[in-house]
Amino acid sequence: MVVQKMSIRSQFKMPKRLVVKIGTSSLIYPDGQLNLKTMDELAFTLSAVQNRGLEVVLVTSGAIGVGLDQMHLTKRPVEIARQQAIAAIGQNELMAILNQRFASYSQQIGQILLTHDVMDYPISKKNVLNTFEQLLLMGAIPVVNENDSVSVDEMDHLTTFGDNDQLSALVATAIDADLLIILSDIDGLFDADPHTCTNAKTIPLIDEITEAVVNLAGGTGTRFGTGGMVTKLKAAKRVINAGHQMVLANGEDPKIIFDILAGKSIGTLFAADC
Ligand SMILES: Nc1ncnc2c1ncn2[C@@H]1O[C@H](COP(=O)(O)OP(=O)(O)O)[C@@H](O)[C@H]1O
Ligand SMILES: N[C@@H](CCC(=O)OP(=O)(O)O)C(=O)O
Repeated sequence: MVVQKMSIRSQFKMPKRLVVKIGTSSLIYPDGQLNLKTMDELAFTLSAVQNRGLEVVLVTSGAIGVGLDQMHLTKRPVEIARQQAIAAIGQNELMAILNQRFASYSQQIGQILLTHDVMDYPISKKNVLNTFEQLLLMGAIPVVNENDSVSVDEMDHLTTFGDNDQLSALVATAIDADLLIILSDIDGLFDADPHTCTNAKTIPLIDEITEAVVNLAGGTGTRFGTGGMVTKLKAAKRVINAGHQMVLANGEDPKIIFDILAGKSIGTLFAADC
C-alpha cells in the first residue's frame, strides 16, 4: 500500500480567530434526512479547537433543510413566505440539536441571527459586534444564521435571501477573523463543476479572484444548497480583499478542520500573495 504524505502549505497562517461556515449540503443527506453524524463531529471539532485557545464562530445553514424534514416535505416550496415559515420551524430544531451536541462537549453556544445589511447601519453593526466580542470573551461559540423571516430581496435589503456564504465572509471580515473555512459537499474549487464534468480537478491555491476563476463557478449541485460556487467565490473575494485567508473544503467529516489548521494542503486555499 502506498501511503501518501500530505504536503504542508507554506502560505498558510495559523489563525487566532476562526469562522467556520457549513452548508446545507453537508448537514442534510440527499434524501432529506438530517446528517446527525456531521452535526456531532462539527460540535466535537469546534469545541476541541475552542478548548485549545482559538476563538471560534460557526455560521450554519440548514434551517430550511431541517424545517422540510420536520414538516415531512420533500421539496423546497417556491413561495418565499413558505420558505421563511419553514426556516422558522427548522431553525429551532437545528439549534436544539446543535445545543445538545455542543453541551455534550461542555461547550456553550449563543445564537446570532443576522441580515446582510445589519453591517451597513453603524448602530446595529456596533451592537452585533459587541455581542460577538462578549460571547467570545465568555468562551462561547457564536452560532450564526441568516434571519430568514426578515431577509428579502427587495427595496432596502441589499442581498438575496439565502446566501450564508457571503454572510460568513461578512461576519469574518467584520470581526477581523484571520481565517474563514467554508465546508461544503465538494473537496474544493474544481476547474469545472465536478457533478457535471468527471475529469474535473481541485485547485489547491487561488491568490486572486480573476474573471477566469469566476468563470469556473457553477450553481448548486443539490436540492437543498442555494448558492453553489458563485457565492463561495464572492465570499473568497471579500476575505482576500480584507487581507485574510479562506479555505474551501469537504464538510463530510468536520474533523478535517484539524488538518486544515495544521496547514495540510486540503481543499482550496484562497490567499493573496504576500
Ligand atoms: N467549479 C466548481 N467547483 C466545485 N463545485 C462547483 C463548481 N461549480 C459548481 N459547483 C457546485 O457547487 C456545489 C456546492 O455549493 P452548494 O450546493 O450551494 O453547497 P452548500 O450547501 O455547501 O453551500 C457543489 O456540489 C458543485 O455542484
Ligand atoms: N438561511 C438558510 C441558508 C441559506 C444558504 O445560504 O444555504 P447554503 O447554500 O446551504 O449555505 C437556511 O438556514 O436554510
